[in-house]
Amino acid sequence: MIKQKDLNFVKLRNVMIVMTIFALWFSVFFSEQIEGYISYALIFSFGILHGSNDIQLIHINAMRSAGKVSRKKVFLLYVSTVLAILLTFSFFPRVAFIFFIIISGFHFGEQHWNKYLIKKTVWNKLLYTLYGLFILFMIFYIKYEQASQVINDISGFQFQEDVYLTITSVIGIALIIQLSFYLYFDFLKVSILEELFFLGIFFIIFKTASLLWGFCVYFIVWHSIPSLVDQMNYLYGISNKWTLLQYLKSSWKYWLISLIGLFGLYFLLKEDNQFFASIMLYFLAAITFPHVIVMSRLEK
Ligand SMILES: CC1=C(/C=C/C(C)=C/C=C/C(C)=C/C=O)C(C)(C)CCC1
Repeated sequence: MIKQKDLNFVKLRNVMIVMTIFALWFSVFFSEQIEGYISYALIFSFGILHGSNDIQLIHINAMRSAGKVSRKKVFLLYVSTVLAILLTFSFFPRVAFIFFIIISGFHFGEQHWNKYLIKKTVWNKLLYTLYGLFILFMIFYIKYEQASQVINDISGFQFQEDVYLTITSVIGIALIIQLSFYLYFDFLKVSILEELFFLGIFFIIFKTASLLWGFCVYFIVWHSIPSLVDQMNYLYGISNKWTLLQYLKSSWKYWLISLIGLFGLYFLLKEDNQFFASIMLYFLAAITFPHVIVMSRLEK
């Protein structure tokens, strides 16, 4: 029998597909500048929002496993982690960048595959990382001109286009090999053809749209929205209009503080960085590390 949870899941998937097709249509008709404004608006709203409840989630998680834990302690721990990451970026930009990309890959992959794997094995982490990295390197390769400038701005790395093509191909082959093993051993709950089809859609959108719009469609539609739904399920046992309201009530203050932090970072770093995107990435990196730890515990 089909469970209600699975039905909701299929519904969300369909909405995500419709949104992606709409975004594809949008990118054909509207200019890069308009795409840019809307992308930033979506990243600042949904994108940041999906990480705004992290302090709350760390607190609840700590209480569930260790009993009473002070909220102030959690807040201080979170803020010091964020500051430590920003400092690592300013002193060791290359090391920080490599970690950021690997952790982002893992995080994107975990969000996507976590519900689709039947067995928990240590190899799942590799699958998550390969999948997320494949998407990121696909963007870096397809949008080489712009992406390589931003990468150079934040890390100092300067690679030729071929390097990105080689890395994307190696990761893609490793991903196909691992997925074939999973298919053979019956570890997958989803159709592999459907998954390849989605990757094909991502390829088309990265190719058709601007760098920011392509990344935004993936980050918002395929990552932030399903992650928000997972978080609501964890916090309130269900995801609907009311729990969304509840979620907004408990996270809006953190969301506002994050936005103020982002603009603070902008005024601090605007002289040293060529692109606003670079500053946004420092900010995303700073909140990503604690976010990945929280979400990884939650997804389990
Ligand atoms: C470096 C770089 C990019 C990478 C972005 C990443 C890696 C974002 C990760 C965000 C996360 C993990 C958010 C948390 O939920 C872009 C914008 C694609 C293109 C320009 C250069």
